[in-house]
Amino acid sequence: MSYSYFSDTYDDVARQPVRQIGRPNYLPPHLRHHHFSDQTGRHVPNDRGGWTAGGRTGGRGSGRGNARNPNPNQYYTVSEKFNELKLAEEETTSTGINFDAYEDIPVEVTGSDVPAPVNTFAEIDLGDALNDNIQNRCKYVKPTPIQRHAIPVALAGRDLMACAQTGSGKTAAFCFPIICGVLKTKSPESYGWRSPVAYPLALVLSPTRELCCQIFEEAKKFCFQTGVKVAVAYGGAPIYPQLRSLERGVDILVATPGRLTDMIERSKVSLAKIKYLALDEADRMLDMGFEPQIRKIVERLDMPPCGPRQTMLLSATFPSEIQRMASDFLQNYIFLSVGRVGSSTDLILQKVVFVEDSEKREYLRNLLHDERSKGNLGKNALTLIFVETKRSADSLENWLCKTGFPATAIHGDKVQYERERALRSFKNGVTPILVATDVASRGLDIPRVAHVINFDLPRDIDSYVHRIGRTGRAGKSGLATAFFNAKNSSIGKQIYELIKEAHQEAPDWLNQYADSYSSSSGHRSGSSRFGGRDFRSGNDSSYVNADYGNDCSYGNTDYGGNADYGGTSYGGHDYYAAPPVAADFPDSGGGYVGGDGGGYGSVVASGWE
Ligand SMILES: Nc1ncnc2c1ncn2[C@@H]1O[C@H](COP(=O)(O)OP(=O)(O)OP(=O)(O)O)[C@@H](O)[C@H]1O
Repeated sequence: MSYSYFSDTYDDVARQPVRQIGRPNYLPPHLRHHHFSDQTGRHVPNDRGGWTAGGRTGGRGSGRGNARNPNPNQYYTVSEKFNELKLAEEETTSTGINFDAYEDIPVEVTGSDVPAPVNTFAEIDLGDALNDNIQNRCKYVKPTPIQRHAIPVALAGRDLMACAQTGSGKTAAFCFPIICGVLKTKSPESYGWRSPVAYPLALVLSPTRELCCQIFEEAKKFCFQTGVKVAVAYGGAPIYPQLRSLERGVDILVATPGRLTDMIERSKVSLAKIKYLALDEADRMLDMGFEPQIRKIVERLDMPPCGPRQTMLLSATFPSEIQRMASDFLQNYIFLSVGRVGSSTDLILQKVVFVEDSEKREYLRNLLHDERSKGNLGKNALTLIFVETKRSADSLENWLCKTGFPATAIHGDKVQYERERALRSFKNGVTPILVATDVASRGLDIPRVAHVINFDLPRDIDSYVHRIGRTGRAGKSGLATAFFNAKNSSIGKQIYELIKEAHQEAPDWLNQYADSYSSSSGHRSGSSRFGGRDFRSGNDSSYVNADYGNDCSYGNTDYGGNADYGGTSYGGHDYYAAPPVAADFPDSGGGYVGGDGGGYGSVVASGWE
């Protein structure tokens, strides 16, 4: 049975007979005896994208326009603009992709002796079993742009650093060559071996547990009946079942760094036979918080060095500082950048509205009501709301449920089973709203996410790109709404330029905001055209050049509070507790990480053509 919150009340939804493993449909404790009435007569967004509530029109900065906030909400309303989009109403299918647009996607390839791209899977020698899975299990008709370029590079045994749009099929781009390689490497005698120490041939590392599980599921699908064994190792879940599965033999191990290190230290896994190493979300894996763990795994344990080992690093964003660091793990590699944001985010309609912190909930309620009453996101659509802190995720979840919007939350303070339950409940539509910290910002491929709301904007543009990339995946359209106010000035310009690059309408006030911020803070305000560029720049670029991104900085992020990362769980403030560091426009110069004009030159690509 399928249903959506656009037609169901909370009670209706809670009564739906959805099967869940382990527990019946989740209802937060405080709501178990609560009856929700249909909320009618709510505030609705007005024509200016502001709102009318209880005799107030707009609020500070909401539609009035002033020096600090020049007519901020003259921009279109969600429904107006969203109706223009052809939305994915049904479950994502792999065939509904506009492949004709491929030829226009700018691609930069640098490095020596670059293997030629392919146009079809048939052109590549992937083997019968894998080809069969691609066609019949995955229903992939043609390779996506990143797959067209990356698969031949990887099959030629070359190291690879690849930057391609969110939702564009990077997982398959590194999995297919690994599976082929494993099939060629694996000795027939090793089939059916049981061993107390696992010797995988390939290692895929991912920054979050949820992404790790997702890659594992995808890889299993690709490996069906190929004889290639895939296993998973991630923290927060009991280790013994994972160890038992490793004992049965593993060719491809998909892992988070912490759990993997634990297993290596228990002498349950050896990396001595690794021939293929893939880092998904590589920029995240190599940024300041996680780099030491990765270096330990790759450089200081028993993993073979570059050369005997083939390494692939992939992400939608690749700051040049991170590229520089990543090059330590690579040898004579090929850099691939597929898709410039300038043309690629067309499928994600980006909207920015000016909302003060104190008005965000009211604005959100109006937005959700508007969408529910108009049904303009389509049937069974899911909404993902990003907030800054774990505390505000819980707080907003509770408030949404009380307000009549079935929601759940995911963040790093939840134990793993709660995280998985929240994700499941979101995916199957029991709670079609998920409130999340950045733990859900990267990699997660959830069909039917039609709307990503940045209730709290992140502090760096890369996070913004990954967050909005949870919608508009695999050729489908999506909507991204950002709640912007003075505290977000540091990324105003970058968001403005990102929207412009996508040939969409960006509100003028956003640019003015950003300009004022730059001049008051000394923030670098040069061009922030995004695209892919090898940091080794000037090399023999074989294809179309895209532009440099810049001005990216890193803020604190909740990537899950994984014990996997030694309990790393960042975050700043809860809007409903204490306000963030004063960064009042236009006097601000502080309060933002990296708001000093430093930060990384960013290479960003997002969305699909
Ligand atoms: N050749 C293909 N044809 C059709 N669909 C595809 C193809 N390759 C991948 N997909 C689908 O596209 C979706 C997105 O793929 P994937 O999750 O690998 O994206 P990604 O590039 O890793 O995104 P992100 O940057 O957000 O991690 C998945 O649902 C996947 O099944």
